[in-house]
Formats: sequence, C-alpha cells, structure tokens
Amino acid sequence: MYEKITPPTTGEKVTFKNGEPIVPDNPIIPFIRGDGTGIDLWPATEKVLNAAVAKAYGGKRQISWFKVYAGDEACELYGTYQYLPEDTTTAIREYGVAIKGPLTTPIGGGIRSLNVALRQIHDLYACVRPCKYYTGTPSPHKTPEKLDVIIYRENTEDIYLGIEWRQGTEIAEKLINILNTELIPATPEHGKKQIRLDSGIGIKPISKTGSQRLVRRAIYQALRLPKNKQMVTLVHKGNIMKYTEGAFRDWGYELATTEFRNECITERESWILGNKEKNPDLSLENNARQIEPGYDALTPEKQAEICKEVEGVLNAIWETHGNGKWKEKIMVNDRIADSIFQQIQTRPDEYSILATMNLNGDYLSDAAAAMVGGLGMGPGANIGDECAIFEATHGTAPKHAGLDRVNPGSLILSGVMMLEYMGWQEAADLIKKGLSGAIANQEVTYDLARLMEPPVEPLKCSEFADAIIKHFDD
Ligand SMILES: NC(=O)C1=CN([C@@H]2O[C@H](COP(=O)(O)OP(=O)(O)OC[C@H]3O[C@@H](n4cnc5c(N)ncnc54)[C@H](OP(=O)(O)O)[C@@H]3O)[C@@H](O)[C@H]2O)C=CC1
Ligand SMILES: O=C(O)CCC(=O)C(=O)O
Ligand SMILES: [Mg+2]
Repeated sequence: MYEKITPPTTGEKVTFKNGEPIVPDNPIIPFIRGDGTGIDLWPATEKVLNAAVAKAYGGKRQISWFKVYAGDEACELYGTYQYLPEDTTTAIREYGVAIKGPLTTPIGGGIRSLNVALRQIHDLYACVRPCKYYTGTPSPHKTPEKLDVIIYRENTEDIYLGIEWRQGTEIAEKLINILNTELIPATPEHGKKQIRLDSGIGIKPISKTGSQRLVRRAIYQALRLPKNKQMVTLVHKGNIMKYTEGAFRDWGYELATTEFRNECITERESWILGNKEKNPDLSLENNARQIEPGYDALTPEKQAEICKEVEGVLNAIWETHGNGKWKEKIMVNDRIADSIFQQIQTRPDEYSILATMNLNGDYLSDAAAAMVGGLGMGPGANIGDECAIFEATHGTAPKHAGLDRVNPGSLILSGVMMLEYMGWQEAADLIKKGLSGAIANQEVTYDLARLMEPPVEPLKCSEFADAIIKHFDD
C-alpha cells in the first residue's frame, strides 16, 4: 500500500468517533522530522515523549513511531520536487494522529506551504495555539504570568487558500478588467474605485461554514475551562473588511446565541441585562443610550434599531440569563485585530480564548508566544474531526539548523498537547513538570539563557531535553 515506507509491526491505529479520538494503549503515530532545525528538534522531542510515557505507564502504554517524509527529506527519498509524497498523506489519514517538525516555505515563489497543504488536505480546520507562562521563563513583558490564552485560528481558508495571480499574468489582467468594468463601477458602495492595472490579485474567502465550525470548537474549549476563563473573543478587522472579517464576527455571535444560547452571553447582551439589574425601571431608550456611545447623535432610524435590539434581548433572555445568571455563562465578545495586539499586552488577564481567522491568528500567535518567552515556547495543534497534526508555532529557523542549539520547548509542548488530546494526561503532566523544573533551575537553551538576568550559560537542544527528563523527579 505504501511506496517507500513501512509502518511499525507493533501497535494499532487511533480511530475517531464524533470528532474525538479513540486511542489504543500502543498507538502508531506518524512523525515528520521537519526541515532546518527539525533535525535538532525532533530527536529531543521523541526522547522526552518516550521517557514520559515510559515513566507514567511503566510499559502499559507506549507509542510506536512511524517515520513519514515531507520537505527536503522527502525529496531525498522520493525524488526531486516530491515534497509531500502520497505515502505521507495516506499514513496520516490512516493513523489519525501525527506530529511534525517545521517545514520550509520559500518566500515569493517555488513550492506553496507544505504546512498549509497538510492542514487543507486533512481538513484540520482548527489551529490551536496556547500561550501560557512557565515560571522563571525570561520575557520582554513585565507580567507575562498574566497571559494565559489559547488562540483558535481558522486553518483552511482566508488568503491561505492560495488563490492568487501574479501581476502581469493573463488571468490577473482579465480579472482586473472584469472588476473595473463590470463590478466595481456598477456597485454604489464601491463608487468609482478602480484597481490599478499593474496589481497582483489575491482572493480572501471567509465562509460561514468555516467560521462557525472554528468558533464551535472554541466554545467547546471554553466550556472545559474554569469559570473565570470561560471567555471567547472573536478577533477581526470587520470595520475595514465587512463581508469577510465582519462576517466572521457576525457568524461567531450567531452561533453563540443560537447553538449555545443557554451557555453563552455576548458582551453587549451583558450590558443590557446589567443596566436593567442596576435600575429595574430603566426605559428601553435609556438602556439603549447606555450601551451605544453617541446614541443621541444617531439618526432616528438607527436609534429605533438599537431600542429594538434592547427589547429583543430582554424579551429573549431576561428569564434565563437575567438577575446575574449571565455571569455564570461563557462571555463572547469581539475585538478589532489591531487592538487585540495591544490588549493582550496591556490587559493580558482579560482574555482567554481568541478565535481568529487564518492570517490574524498567524500573526497573533507569534506575538503572544513572544510574551511568554519566545517562539521556543509556542506549541500548537491542527485539529479536524478525524485527524490531528501537532506542530510548533515557529518555523525551521534555518540559521540555527543542525547546531543542536534551538529550544525544543515548542515541539515538546506540542507533544504534550498530543498526549492530552490522546487522554494520556499523566505523561503530559510529567513533561510540564520537567520543563518547569528545568526553567526554574535556569537550565535552558540559548534563546532563554540570553534573556535571563544575568544571562546564563545555555544548554544545547539535546541537553535541554535531558534536563526536562531529569526534572520529572522534582
Ligand atoms: N509550521 C511550520 O512549519 C512553519 C514554517 N515556517 C517556515 O520556516 C522558515 C523560516 O521562517 P522564519 O520566518 O525564519 O521563522 P522561524 O519561526 O523559523 O524563525 C524565526 C526566529 O525565531 C526564533 N526561533 C524559531 N524557532 C525557535 C526555536 N525552536 N528556539 C528558539 N528560537 C526560535 C529564532 O530567533 P533568533 O534567531 O532571533 O534567536 C529564529 O531565527 C520559512 O520557510 C517559513 O515559511 C514558518 C512558520 C511555521
Ligand atoms: O507554512 C509556512 O511557511 C508558514 C506557516 C506559519 O507561519 C504558521 O503556521 O504559523
Ligand atoms: Mg506563523
């Protein structure tokens, strides 16, 4: 069935039921070593994962690793340009849970992203990236311990669909012509805008299906968190991109207030209910005035619309959510994308789950990782309904490749997410304990060592893995 790879002779497949994995005690797990620093990161990660599983389960559970190929390694084995062989996608589909090191995407040409391709091929629609502080980690932020967020990034659409045309190509010119002559001048809202003829063109599709299945996962995650972290923030630039980013926000709210009506309250609803709780005799109009800044300057039609909204909310949920009951629900709010970058720095503890579209989530996850110690501390998972691939937030960091120096923390913590996803919490906890112990003892790789005050002598990537294992026993 496979052209050039052979699955391990022992072990069983992970299967899926209702979107959740069913994991045998000896699962076969495909792994991709990765390009660049993957050569350093993967051996360190495998060693830590194996040690934790062995210690936690004393042989009752173990992982049978199945090496599969992508990126440069795949080209070496399968031939030129065979960056993502059929063997690899088949194995991941068949075994359900996989882990990978980073893969190179040349900027501006050549192959399209293999990382993105893997997510799209396997429909791994939720990219989950927790950013949490480990005590003692040096950070450029004054209070990094206040940041404890999980980014839920839509993983299959947005500009990452790769529908774009280079400037000067026949299709780009044809599209620009059609847009300029038939669509843009004909649309009153676009006025006489015209696209310059020497433009490249990219398409940004954001679907209701894609947005709502992502937000659904984010809300389910919120339900699993302690009460004080049950918040979902919809991140968007809907003030500028109304029908893509704005629609993402609207579809998120729609889902929260229909499918999860009993579990959720929106921020605006909470203001309306709160106003009435403070003043039971408050008129609809005064309630509307309090929730809408600049209410008195609005047109009568707009004012009537807001009064209707207030009335609608009170009629619909006063019984179920009023009198403070809303405080026990998941708070769903939204923030404009640029503002959330400053909000996570100025008010980190006000956020918990950040649901984003693909590009915003890509930017935000690197920025949030920087606050808790950098890209060496940013794990991630790509989750679908019948498959999951775990991978770090960072890339191949080519200048460090093969030097045994980069921080394997992100890939190891991605492995922790994989163990938790599999229900192997004891092994996951051991690794988190080991990592905390190593960091607290200032046994860290160069990236953290240089930020410590005073700076400490760095460990190698492989030595950091050994330090984590040593601190299992703390
Ligand atoms: N999922 C994936 O596989 C991803 C792949 N990529 C691809 O990776 C390639 C390189 O991308 P690039 O823009 O350089 O971004 P990278 O994330 O690979 O690296 C940028 C910088 O981040 C720091 N860094 C990254 N990883 C680690 C680590 N494990 N430990 C410590 N520091 C780390 C280093 O900073 P410093 O040198 O300052 O210490 C590094 O130079 C590109 O081809 C890109 O497309 C990018 C992102 C994700
Ligand atoms: O695939 C790539 O090259 C970049 C992907 C990326 O930046 C990410 O997933 O965060
Ligand atoms: Mg990225």
